[in-house]
Amino acid sequence: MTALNQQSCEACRADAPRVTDEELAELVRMVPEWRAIVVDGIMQLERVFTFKNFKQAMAFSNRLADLAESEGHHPGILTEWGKVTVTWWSHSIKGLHRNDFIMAAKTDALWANE
Ligand SMILES: C[C@H](O)[C@H](O)[C@H]1CNC2=NC(N)=NC(=O)C2=N1
Repeated sequence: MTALNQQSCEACRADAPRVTDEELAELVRMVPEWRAIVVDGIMQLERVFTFKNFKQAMAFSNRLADLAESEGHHPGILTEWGKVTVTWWSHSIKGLHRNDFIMAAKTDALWANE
């Protein structure tokens, strides 16, 4: 199967399916650095990235913003000194779609190319 980070987000409509429990179990194994959390009843993927200072954290956040714009799928980004907390979920379906796992894998690739 093509690596997750090589795949593109498909249009995520409001009626698109959330991942099933079975798919979830398979997909979480493909992005092991991410943890599934539930915020206000919505399942999300979260990973904290660390940096040497605020400027590097901000630069990563901006590169992630460009990636999100190019894919049409947008994360939660909390930029702090030396730290960026990224969360992925699909607003339209109030949960996790395959797109979120693709974007998590692409975020990992972005980080690896820092
Ligand atoms: C109209 C536009 O395509 C939608 O609002 C997109 C934009 N980015 C998005 N990002 C995320 N994470 N979830 C969405 O449902 C979503 N919808």
